[in-house]
Amino acid sequence: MKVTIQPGDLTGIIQSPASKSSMQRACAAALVAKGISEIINPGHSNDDKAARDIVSRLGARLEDQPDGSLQITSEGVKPVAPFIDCGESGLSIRMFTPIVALSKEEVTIKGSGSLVTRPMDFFDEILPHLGVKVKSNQGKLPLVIQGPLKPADVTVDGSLSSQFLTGLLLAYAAADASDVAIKVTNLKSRPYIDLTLDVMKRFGLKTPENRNYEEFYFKAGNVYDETKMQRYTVEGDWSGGAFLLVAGAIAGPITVRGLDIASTQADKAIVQALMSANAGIAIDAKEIKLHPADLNAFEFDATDCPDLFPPLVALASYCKGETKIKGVSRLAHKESDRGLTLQDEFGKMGVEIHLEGDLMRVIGGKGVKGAEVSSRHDHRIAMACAVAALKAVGETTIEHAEAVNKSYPDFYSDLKQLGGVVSLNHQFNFS
Ligand SMILES: O=C(O)C1=C[C@@H](OP(=O)(O)O)[C@@H](O)[C@H](O)C1
Ligand SMILES: C=C(OP(=O)(O)O)C(=O)O
Repeated sequence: MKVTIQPGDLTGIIQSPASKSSMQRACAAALVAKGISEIINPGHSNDDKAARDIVSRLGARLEDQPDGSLQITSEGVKPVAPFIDCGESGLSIRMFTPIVALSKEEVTIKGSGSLVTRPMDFFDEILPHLGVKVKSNQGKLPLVIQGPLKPADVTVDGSLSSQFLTGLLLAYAAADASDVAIKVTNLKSRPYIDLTLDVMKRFGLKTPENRNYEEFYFKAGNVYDETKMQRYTVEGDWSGGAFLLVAGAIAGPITVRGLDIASTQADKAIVQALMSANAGIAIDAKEIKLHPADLNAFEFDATDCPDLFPPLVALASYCKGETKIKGVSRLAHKESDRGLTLQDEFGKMGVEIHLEGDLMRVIGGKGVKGAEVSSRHDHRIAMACAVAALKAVGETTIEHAEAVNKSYPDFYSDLKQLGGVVSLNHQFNFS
């Protein structure tokens, strides 16, 4: 699918999408917490659909309710299929693999698209220490897992991704781990672990003592109440919302609703970046208002919120001067090698980006030109290009624009609702 965006102004009020990080964790927590869980504001992105499908293959019953909420009934991890399919979701595969391993059944773990080439060596290295048999395709998919996982003291390297630790924390909680510790070295994307612990708490799961993110200690006792019905509201998405906020700062005025400033989500840090860029932003408990202002270059460390790079680059393109963003090394194993993808695709739009080790320099404020770009099948690249296109000179066409379905299926219709001139050109295959 191609999408064409004409430059223009945005105006109006928009509700942020549901966070896939929150929704996927809720599905996992509902599965392992047992009993009945009610998920309010469930997400419908492809990654959310993958998580829903996984928990049903692991034995949970999912029922969409007339009021739009989702009811999940679970008796624990009881696989009813020989495989789970994680689609393109890094979080799903890394979070659900240790959870699948709670069962003694052999389960194959599949995925598609970019997920097939993303590194999963962690499982070969760690799971055998926990009594789990693992077969992988040299650290890549598919994986074949056979548990049951027995919690034990382990040390994990948190530098590649926090998602493996998220999976272990949930699996240890479900296995009622006692007097064992998960030690972590060099943890990156730390706020995502806060989100995991927050969801675990809200579902009444056993939570470990967090010893400065270097050790998560599960004490004996402190077991959850299976008979309690859990109600969890999926949070508004700061990751997808960041694109809306930047769009408002460039082409507003707009108002974004549904983003909680008290959230543990990593990407609420977009607010600091917008403030450093001198964006027109006003925040209260209910909404965030954005309006165009004279934007200046800024410095920002995105090491722990790597998903902010694409919206930050769209913002920096309109900021006068040289913006410096740290944390490029975190981008190599996302849906694309995002540092390079941003450099190439924004290069087509006339924005100069330099990559120097862990640092990205964006030369902004020199004008953005409409161009033919490609998402490279990466949702955040599609959204970044679309936002940058709003004030470009000339129209922009985004190839493989459907990539947004991974996290934010309503992205283009939301832009349209705000008055964006967006047209969708489906490519039909007549063969
Ligand atoms: O736990 C999560 O929900 C996520 C963690 C982050 O990954 P890393 O921990 O690999 O940085 C982030 O990039 C990803 O989009 C979602
Ligand atoms: C990298 C991302 O997600 P995941 O790792 O869950 O596939 C993302 O949403 O940008």
